[in-house]
Amino acid sequence: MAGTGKFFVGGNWKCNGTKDSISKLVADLNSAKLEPDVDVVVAPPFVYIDQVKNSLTERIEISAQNSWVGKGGAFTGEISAEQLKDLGCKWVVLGHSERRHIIGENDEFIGKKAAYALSQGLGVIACIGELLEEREAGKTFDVCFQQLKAYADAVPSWENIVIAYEPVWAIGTGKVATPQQAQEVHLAVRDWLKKNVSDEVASKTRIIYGGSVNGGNSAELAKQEDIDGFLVGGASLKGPEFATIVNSVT
Ligand SMILES: O=C(COP(=O)(O)O)NO
Repeated sequence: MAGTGKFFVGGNWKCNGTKDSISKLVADLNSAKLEPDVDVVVAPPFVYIDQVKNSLTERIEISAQNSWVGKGGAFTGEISAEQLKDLGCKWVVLGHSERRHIIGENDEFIGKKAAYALSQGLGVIACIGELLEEREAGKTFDVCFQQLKAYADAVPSWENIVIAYEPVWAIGTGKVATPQQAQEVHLAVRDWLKKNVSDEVASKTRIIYGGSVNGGNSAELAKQEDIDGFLVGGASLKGPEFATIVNSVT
């Protein structure tokens, strides 16, 4: 299980790729030189996890982009944490804004998903983040803390959790948060963990940023004290640029 590195960079491929394009992306990742102190994870679409698992360097771990809220069974179309473990996944992305605001998952459901995934031995990349209108209304911290509380109310431990702060207004828009904007929320999240969980969890939990990260802006963001890495969307589909981002965090 990744979790030893000081830094963490995930590539969220979302609903993108074909067998051929993913084969090329994996070849690029296999040839990349990656900083040793960065835990690197990629999240293919479910249907390509086996292909990626069987071709990707073991230096990079595999995440799912979602998992069912409980044990598998009569839940048409769902994929269980057990099945993801069976495929060799080490992580699962949960609470992504696209699943909150497009699919309609609520905080409580996401918290339960996180608890179940952890119980099956998966690490959780726990996403939080505010909408533009929530930021403009001065509710960024309220929204992020409410989402954090839903995880905290459900999970037995924070040991295998990475928190991803992804302001919704920065995802896929090219409008990356400024280093100051991101640092302000990351510090608030760390303070929330200190007040509501423990000093140890606050200091050990990696808090990563996502939202229009690319090879040109990652180094500046990574200089911030409480930015411990990234969850990269679009730029993770380009192997060399993803490697640049990984190597920019140390
Ligand atoms: O959703 C994201 C970020 O996507 P982009 O990098 O394309 O903004 N990460 O999970």
